[in-house]
Amino acid sequence: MKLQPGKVESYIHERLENERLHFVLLDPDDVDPETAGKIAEMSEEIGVDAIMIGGSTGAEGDVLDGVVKAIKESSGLPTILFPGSHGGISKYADAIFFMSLLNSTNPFFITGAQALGAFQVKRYGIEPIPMAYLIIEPGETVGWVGDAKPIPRHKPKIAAAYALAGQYLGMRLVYLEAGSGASKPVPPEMIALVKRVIDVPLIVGGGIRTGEQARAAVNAGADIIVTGTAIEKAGSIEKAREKLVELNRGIKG
Ligand SMILES: CC(C)=CCC/C(C)=C/CC/C(C)=C/CC/C(C)=C/COP(=O)(O)OP(=O)(O)O
Ligand SMILES: O=P(O)(O)OC[C@@H](O)CO
Ligand SMILES: [Mg+2]
Repeated sequence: MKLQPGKVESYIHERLENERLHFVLLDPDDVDPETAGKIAEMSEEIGVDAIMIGGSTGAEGDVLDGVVKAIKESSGLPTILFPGSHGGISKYADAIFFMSLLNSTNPFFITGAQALGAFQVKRYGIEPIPMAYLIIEPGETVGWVGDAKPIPRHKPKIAAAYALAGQYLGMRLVYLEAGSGASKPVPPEMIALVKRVIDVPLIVGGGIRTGEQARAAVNAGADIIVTGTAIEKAGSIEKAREKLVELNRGIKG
């Protein structure tokens, strides 16, 4: 048996040797294929490192496939699925965050959806990247949908304990998630403690709307920043471009 990191995971590690990374999340529920294609094209020009595709409420089937295909046609960036369940799998994507919501109270989100999706990932040859997914307060839609017991914002030690457990279970990425559109992003103190404890790359997302907030997360120790709502809801393609530039500068300096 050969268990080696695949192409996308290796790409992430290579890039991380030089800088912190910026991943843009597109939710097929909120963006049509044409807009997704345009955002992906701009993202590549501006220096974003990958596009994530997913949503917690129904990014599946033809709608999901259409958005992934449009992104592949308009940019060379890696496409990584960010599934809300086994329904969030598209054969057109390069990789999938094969994630377990470790602080869910519902086994479906810890191992159930993963079992239901595993054969599909194998059949399509999508690269699975094992990831510990942790919901931090407020948690928003994903916290509610994922039956999470959100980690209190002022309890960084709980987040660090879950993150280390995830690493010891073999997960090769840890994602701290405040929830899409969160009023406040994950606190820097929590990012800093988690980063100190784990050895695998740390992803942070949810509620990061400004270059300054992105910089604060990076300064605290985040390796990869995910932004979605700020770009999706910018109002126009031109404004989305400005936002992307601002966020990317915050992350890359
Ligand atoms: C690995 C496989 C096959 C499944 C994993 C399934 C798990 C663990 C899901 C975690 C819970 C969940 C609902 C995650 C959704 C992650 C996500 C795409 C969040 C961003 O979506 P939002 O933008 O918040 O979605 P809405 O816009 O629908 O609120
Ligand atoms: O939409 P935003 O708030 O940028 O959040 C991104 C991501 O962490 C959500 O899963
Ligand atoms: Mg969304």
